[in-house]
Parts: sequence; structure tokens; C-alpha cells
Amino acid sequence: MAGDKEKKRHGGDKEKTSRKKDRYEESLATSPVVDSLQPQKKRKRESKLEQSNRNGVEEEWYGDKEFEDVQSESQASAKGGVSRDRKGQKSRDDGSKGSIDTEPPRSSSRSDEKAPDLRFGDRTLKKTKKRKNEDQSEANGAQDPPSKVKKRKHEQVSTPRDEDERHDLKHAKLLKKFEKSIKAKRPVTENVQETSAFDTGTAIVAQGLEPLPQPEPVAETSEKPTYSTMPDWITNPVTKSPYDREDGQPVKFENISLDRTVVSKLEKHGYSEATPVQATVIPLLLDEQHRHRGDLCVSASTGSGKTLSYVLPINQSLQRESVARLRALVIVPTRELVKQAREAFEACGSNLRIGTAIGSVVLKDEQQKIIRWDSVYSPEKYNADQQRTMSESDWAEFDLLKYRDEVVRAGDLAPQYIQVARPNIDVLISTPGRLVDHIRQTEGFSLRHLQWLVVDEADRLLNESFQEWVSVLMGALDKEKTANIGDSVLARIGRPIQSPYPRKVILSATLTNDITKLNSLRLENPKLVAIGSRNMDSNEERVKHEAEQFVLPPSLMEHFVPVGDGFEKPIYLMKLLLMINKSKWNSLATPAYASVVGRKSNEAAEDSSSDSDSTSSSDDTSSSDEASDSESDSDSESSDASPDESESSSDSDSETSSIASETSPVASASNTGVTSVLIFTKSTESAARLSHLLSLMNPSLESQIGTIVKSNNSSSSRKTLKDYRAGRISIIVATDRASRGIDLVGLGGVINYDMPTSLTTYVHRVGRTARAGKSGQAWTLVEHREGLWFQKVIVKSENVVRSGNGVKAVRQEKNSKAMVAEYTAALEGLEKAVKG
Ligand SMILES: Nc1ncnc2c1ncn2[C@@H]1O[C@H](COP(=O)(O)OP(=O)(O)OP(=O)(O)O)[C@@H](O)[C@H]1O
Repeated sequence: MAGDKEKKRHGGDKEKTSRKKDRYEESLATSPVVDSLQPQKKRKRESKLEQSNRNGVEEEWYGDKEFEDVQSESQASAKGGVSRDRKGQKSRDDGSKGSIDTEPPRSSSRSDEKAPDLRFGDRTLKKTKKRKNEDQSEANGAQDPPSKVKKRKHEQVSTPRDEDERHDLKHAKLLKKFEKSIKAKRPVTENVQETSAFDTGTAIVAQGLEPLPQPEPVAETSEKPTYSTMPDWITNPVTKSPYDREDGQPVKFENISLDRTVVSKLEKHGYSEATPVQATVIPLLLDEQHRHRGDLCVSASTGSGKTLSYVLPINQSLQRESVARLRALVIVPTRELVKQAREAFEACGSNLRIGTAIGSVVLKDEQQKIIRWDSVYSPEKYNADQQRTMSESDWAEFDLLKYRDEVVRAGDLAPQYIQVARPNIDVLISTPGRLVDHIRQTEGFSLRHLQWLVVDEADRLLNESFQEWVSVLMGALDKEKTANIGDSVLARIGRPIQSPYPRKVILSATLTNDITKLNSLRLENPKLVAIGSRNMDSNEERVKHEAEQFVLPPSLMEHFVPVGDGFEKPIYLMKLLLMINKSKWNSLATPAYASVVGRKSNEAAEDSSSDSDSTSSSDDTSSSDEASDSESDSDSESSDASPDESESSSDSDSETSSIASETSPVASASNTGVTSVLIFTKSTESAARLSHLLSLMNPSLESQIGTIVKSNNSSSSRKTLKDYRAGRISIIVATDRASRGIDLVGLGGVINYDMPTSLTTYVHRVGRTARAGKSGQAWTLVEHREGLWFQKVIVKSENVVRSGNGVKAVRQEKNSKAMVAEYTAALEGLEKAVKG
């Protein structure tokens, strides 16, 4: 009886709890707020629900707050809660063993397998569903196995069956709804839950992480600008072909406004016709009729005669006056070019007083040469000087030597006369750094009377700071301009007067079109003369070729020599030297190189027989294929593939292919009589090492080799140039110091032993040959890793205007064992020499 009562009470509690739970589930399933805004709370509720199901014990249900409170309370203290849980757990475990069968049959779990995996928070719902299914099974008691029915009968004693059925039916509907809504959200929640579980083990429902709707991607326009961003004077240059002279006839100097005396002087030097750049520029600077009233920028290939194109107009426009005034300033980057420009003035019989300023000379010595001290009658200044007392700052700057010089000069002065320092030259040719020294430190150095300002190799000078020469020079010119205005009589009577800036002539074979740099020279009404550049008549052309254009001399032949990985580059160089001039250096060939020069020696014969494969292709005409033809294969090779590699992938042993005999460029080089070469290396150290190494590899070459490098002692470079001009040496190893402007008359070939670092450098290096219309050849040794760059930047560049020859490949025989042995011995010798 008491048991029945207990059962009844228990059954009533259960029923009450079950109803509460149903209500809660209903609200949970249908509430979008719970669904979307309170995922954490929802999860807690669900896990609570799950836990209660797992325990098999009907817990009292609370509101959210209450639930949390109770949970924390129970966690903090309630041991009973724990024991109740444990008890509940035990009872479920037992149930699974079959002793108390409160669980639905395992088949329901199989149906769960088929059901979508809701995981984490969703799993709670599955469990809840299971629970409901159990209830449902109970409701359909007839279908249950008898044992279970029996068991349930025992449970149903205290639960009104029809009421349970009603609830179960209701729950089933709600759960179905809820499950639907969960399914709809699954793709997002699943992903996020996976990540969350990985990170923290806690289920997090993604909110607001759905990708935002994106606008349709805007199709990329392939439109190109239809207008040039360059100023009109750059895009509309005066162009003239370097090949076609006016009416096909050469332009005579006498026809371009030059004085007869100058013309005859030039003729004496062998210059009877003007080069295209001279024929264009001289009238623009000199001729009253064609003269351009403004500044001139000149872009013309190396060796085209740019120097005379400014020297002749300056020389003719500045007549020698009784008193020298600095009226022309020529700025060039190196002392060698200072010397060359001076020689050009002398060549045209100039009687102007020419001064030079280069860094290697002591400043004071230079000052004495370019500055003179005049005695000027000036009683006011004389008296002021007499009464002047030395201030503190005067003492701080006091220079005893300067004072001594002043006293010596003053000894000759008549009373009321003072000394005034003035430039004693008409033309100054200077390097930029030394010019800055004179502007800052040389007393009496004045640009007041300057009429011409020439900047040769302008791109180099504008690219490098050289003691901020541009701003110092422009500042000095500004100062003189203001001083002129202040002094002028017109200014004193209130009439504005513009003192003109000097006329500027800016030249280079690789003239920049960087307008900011050019503007730093404050060009006035500039005009560009671009000799040999592509004609840019149409706007389209102008836009297309907005970048600088460098024109290579039309008489230049370019080659490249593949040298594999570069480890044996000196051997390739030695072979090249021997090959390009059979008459000059071949007699000096060591036995190791006998096969190269066509001499037979036992050793060489031995070598060549062992290399018979390599020589078998000696008349392979493809050896002079244009590099440009080979590009198609380059992509299939590694990105560092050299032009040689890309040329013929089947001929992978390119090093073994031999030089073509009569038809090879090398053979033709010997026919054109290349008797002297300039070899470029990347640094002073490399140049010194290479020249030494060549001498060690072949001692008879030693007397033929000189160097031009940057060093504190300029005498070695001077000696090299002197020896070259005297015909004592024929091989010059140099750094890029020699790449700009140097005019080595009769130089037949240039070898880029080390790859130039830019197209500009390449243009200037190879431009040391093929000058003034003479033929010349250039060879570039190309390592595997440099191949692609060489091809892209040098061979295929759109910025280069070539006469159409292209760059041709020169293949060499495989380096023989004897060559390698000789080279190894030379290397050892070099090492000993370096170590001392
Ligand atoms: N009219 C001419 N006829 C024959 N030779 C000339 C003439 N003008 C100049 N030359 C010679 O041409 C060579 C190259 O001249 P120049 O040095 O002026 O060239 P460049 O254009 O300044 O070259 P780079 O850009 O390399 O400095 C010099 O040897 C010079 O003597």
C-alpha cells in the first residue's frame, strides 16, 4: 500500500516534470530568438536535457536563471546531486545490460545512424528524440516484445497511459519541426562546431559568419591609356636617322654655320663630315635661322660624336675676350671624360681659356689655375678693409696660409687698390664633386657670366648625388641671377630685369625621360633631339614607347658566349681572345690552346681526339643563330636557363658543340681585324684578379694587358690609356668606370666578362667600340643562371633600337683537360700571390 502510494507520488512527479519539459522543448523548438540569439543558453539547456535523459532520472526543470543557479549550487556543494547523478548513471548502465529495460531497442540507434549526424548541441536533440521514441514505443505497447511490455506495465502503474500518449504525440510533432530547422542550418553550424570542438572542446554555434553577399566581380578592362603622360617636348622629339644623311649625302661642316677656320681645323683632324647628331644639334644651337631659343636635350648613340656637337657651338659663340670670364661650364662624370672634352676643344682649334677641375688634383693648385687676382681701384672698400677689426668669428676661421698669400699679393698693390678674385678661364670642364668644392670654397669662383651649361652623361649625373651637385649649382646660379639684378642700373631705377640663366645642353646615349630629374636642372623651353629613335609620329606610338629608347651603334655586332655554370669562365675568355684575332694573339697561345688557334700539338691532338664528339659538329651553322630565335624553348627550361640552353634543348651538351669555322662570328671577327679588346668585370677586385690570372695562364700575354679601375691612384689608369694609345697594350681589363664616354680610338671589341647590371650599362659598355661609324664587336659571357635575364633585358628589350643584326650565339669547344689543368695551376698561383 505504502509502495503503491510511493509509486503514485513518484508517477505524479514524473508526469509533472515531463509536462514542464515538454513545454520547455516546445518553446525551444519554436523560438527563433533562442535559436539564433542565445546559442550558449540553448546549448546549456540541451545538455541539461541530455544529461537528465542519460541519467534516467527526471530532474526538476527550471527557468534558465534558476537552472544555472541550481547547477552552480550543486557543483559547489551538493554531494547528493553527484550521488544522484552517479546513481542515475548506474541505473542506465544496468538498463543497457537488460536488467531494467528502460531504453528503446537498439534498432532505434540504427535509425539514428541513418539520421543526419547533428553532433554536439544537436546530439542532445537526438537523445531527446530517442527518449521520445521510447515513449512512443511505450505508447505502441502492442508492438513491443512481451518482456518489455511486462516491464512497462510495472511503470505504467502510476502513469495514466492516454495522457502520456497525447504528450508523446505532441512532442513528436514539435521535435520534427525543431529537427527541420536544425537541418536547414546545418552547413554553417557543422563547420564552426568542428573548429570549435578542435580548439576548446566546447560547441559554439556560428552566428553572423555566413559570407556576406558580394557584388559581381568587375571585369578587368584591357583598355590602355590613349594619351601620353609625358610632356609634349619629350614625346615630340626631333628625330633623325643615324643612317640616312640628308638627301643621302653627307653633311659638310661648312654647311652648318661653322666658321671656315674651325672647319679647316676639323679637316686637319680628319673630320670632314658632320655626324647626324652634329648635323642636327649644331644648327639648333648656333644657326641664327634655325636656332632653338631654349634648352636642348640630346639622346644619340654612343660614339655618335655628341662631344663635338656642343663643343663646336660653344667654341664659335664665345669669342676670346681680353679678360677671361667663366662663360661655359661642362660637367662630366669622370676625370677621363674631362680630359677628352678638353681634347675636343683643342681639336677644333679653340683659343678659349679652358680650365679643368677634377678631384684627383689638390684643390689649392686647381684654384691657382682657374682664379686670378685683379687689382681694382676701390677707395671705399680699401678704407673699409683698413678699418676692419677682427671679430671672434673671423679669428675662428682664420687661415694663416691664406693670410700669408694675401699679404704677398698686397705687397704689389698701389694705395686705394684692392684685390679681387675672378675666374681666369672662359670654359671650365669639371666633375660634379669638384665643381661643388669650387662653388663652396674657391674665392672669386663666380657663375655670373655663365652662358652655357653642358651636362654630358646626364642620366648618370642625375642618378647619383655627387655631393648634391644639382642643388648646389642651381643655388649658385640663383644667387648670381639675383646679384645681377641688384647690381644692374635698370634695377636701381626700378625697372625689372631678367638675368638669363645659361643655355643648357643635356646629353647622353641613354638619356633619362624622368621628368622630375630633368626638371631639377630647371630647363627652359626644352627641346629633345633623339637621333635614331623610333619615329613617334602617331599618338599610339608615343604612348607605346613612352619609356626611354637606347639606340645601339648600327655598325656594332653583338654576340653571346655560353659558359655553363661559369666555373671555367677564364678558359672561355682565353679561347675567345685567341679566336677573335688570329694574327695578334694566336702566336702567343700555349700548347693547351693549340687546337683553338688551329695549331697541332701532341697534347692538343690527344685532347681533341678524346673530345671527338664535341668537335664533330664544327660546321654546325646554328652556332650563329640569333638568340632571339630560341626563346620558344626557354619556358620549358628552368627559369635560369641561359639563351644557349633555350636555343636548343636537344643540344643539351651545348658546351661540346664547336665553333663554326669560316662562317662563325668569331671567324669574321678575326677578318675584321679586332686587334684590341676592352674586358669588363664587375669590380675593381675582379679586374685585378682577372688580369693577373690571364697573365698566369699565358705569361706571354702579360705585356699586353692593362687595367682601368677606380683607385686612389689614378696613375695606373692613366698609364693604361697612354700605353693603349701608343699601341703598347691591346687588352684592357676594366670596371664600369671605363664604360661611360671613354673613347679608345680603334678599339675593335668589347667583352662583357661579367654580366652588366642593367641595360643602360650594357649600352655604354658595348658602345666603347663601333664608334664614329667604324665596325666593332661585342661578346657577352653568359652563365646558365644569367641566360634568361640576358635574353629578356638585353636581347629582347623593347627599349633598344638595333640595326637588325640581333645578338648571335658563339659556341666554343669543350674545355680540354690541358686547358683545365693550366687554369687550375694558374688559380693556385693566384692564390699564392694573393696570400703573399
Ligand atoms: N664628324 C666626325 N667625323 C669623324 N669622327 C668624328 C666626328 N665627330 C666625332 N668623331 C669621333 O667620334 C668618336 C666618338 O665621339 P664622341 O666621343 O663625341 O662620341 P659620344 O657620342 O660622345 O659617345 P659616348 O656617348 O660614348 O660618350 C671620337 O673618336 C671622335 O673623335
